[in-house]
Amino acid sequence: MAESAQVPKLVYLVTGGCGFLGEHIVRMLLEREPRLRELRVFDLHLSPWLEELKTGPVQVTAIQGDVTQAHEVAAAVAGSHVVIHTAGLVDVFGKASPKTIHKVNVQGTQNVIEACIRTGTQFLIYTSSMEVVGPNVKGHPFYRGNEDTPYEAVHRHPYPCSKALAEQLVLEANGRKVNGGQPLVTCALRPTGIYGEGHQVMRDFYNQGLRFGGRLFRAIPASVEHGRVYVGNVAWMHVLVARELEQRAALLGGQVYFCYDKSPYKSYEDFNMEFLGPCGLRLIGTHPLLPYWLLVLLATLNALLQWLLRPLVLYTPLLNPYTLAVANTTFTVSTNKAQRHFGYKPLFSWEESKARTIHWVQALEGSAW
Ligand SMILES: NC(=O)C1=CN([C@@H]2O[C@H](COP(=O)(O)OP(=O)(O)OC[C@H]3O[C@@H](n4cnc5c(N)ncnc54)[C@H](O)[C@@H]3O)[C@@H](O)[C@H]2O)C=CC1
Ligand SMILES: C[C@@H](CO)CCC[C@@H](C)[C@H]1CC[C@H]2[C@@H]3[C@H](O)CC4=CC(=O)CC[C@]4(C)[C@H]3CC[C@]12C
Repeated sequence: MAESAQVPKLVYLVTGGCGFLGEHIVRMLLEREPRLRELRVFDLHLSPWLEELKTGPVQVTAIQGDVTQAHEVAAAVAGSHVVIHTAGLVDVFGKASPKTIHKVNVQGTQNVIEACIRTGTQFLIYTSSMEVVGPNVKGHPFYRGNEDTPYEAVHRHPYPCSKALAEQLVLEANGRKVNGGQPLVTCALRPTGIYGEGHQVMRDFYNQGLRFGGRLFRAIPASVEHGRVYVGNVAWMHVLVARELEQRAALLGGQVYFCYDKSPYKSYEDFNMEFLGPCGLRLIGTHPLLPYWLLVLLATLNALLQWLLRPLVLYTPLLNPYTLAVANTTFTVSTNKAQRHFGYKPLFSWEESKARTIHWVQALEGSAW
């Protein structure tokens, strides 16, 4: 993508562009990528807000499609300069079968890679996840680690397994010749727990608190730190690395980068209270109100109930054996690799990220405030 400030001429494709992160990437590209001529938004479920984006100078093309269908992916990719692949099944609650998670997250990613190769698209950014690293099945903590920190990344759950396989496919594809003879340049971004406007899990916590009279009950020790990153900063990192990928292909190609900002290290519940507290909710207990063995029992009962009820209704509570294990294992990153490699600095401070998220929660229906 030779630099050309004169005429916007680049075509970007964002898969999963109507999702929580995808929407922020789409809006960030329209605001901060001056070289854009066309922005293609590919998603299984197109959102109504896309229509409002079609009135600007950049051509916004909404494409309803399925990443598991290779021909649909190829048609969307053809003619694009950059693909940001963020579509995926983000499911740790048992909503989809392991087979479906694999089909979307792994086969879908393979389809995106092959489409780039066949149609001659040279630049591919993959939204990976911290879960590619951990927490692992042994519950080993990952404390302020970076991209080079040794860690036994062993998984059993379908979601982290699928993300790890997909990331591997993307990184291994770096350097393959695309149609036209140029090399494919790929990289993977690994967000820690993303928060911000549109985060469904935050909405679920909020609604759970409303159901209990404005109270949430501590289940995780405050000492367990969980890395979190604001969605706007994750979107910004995607935009920035996409811009730098051509100029710095030798350095960035085949690399992974944790997504990070200045969000504080806290337990998952305490961090959520940074936003839910100002909206009228209270976290009851300075220590977990129930012993861990009882939480494990309740999580297991939830899993059993989910299995029993599946023929009748999809029962997907926040608490299950996997979410309990992840929430109870410290996983935080401390790195500046993205800054060193492509000049990334968070676009939003912690204060701004917090204010924007609080504002969004307050606007949710039935605010406790
Ligand atoms: N939410 C989080 O905390 C984190 C998310 N990620 C990754 O970020 C990416 C986006 O995640 P979120 O925005 O949270 O999820 P999301 O569920 O809000 O967005 C995913 C989007 O992909 C679309 N999609 C799903 N299956 C598809 C298919 N077969 N074909 C086309 N589109 C399909 C969905 O319709 C949705 O719009 C995912 O790859 C996820 O693994 C990584 C780290 C943390
Ligand atoms: C004991 C429960 C009741 O309080 C707490 C339940 C919290 C969980 C729902 C979350 C704790 C950690 C979250 C995950 C983490 O942020 C890493 C993730 C990365 C991704 O790529 C997707 C989302 C997630 C798996 C995220 C999901 C929700 C938690 C398990």
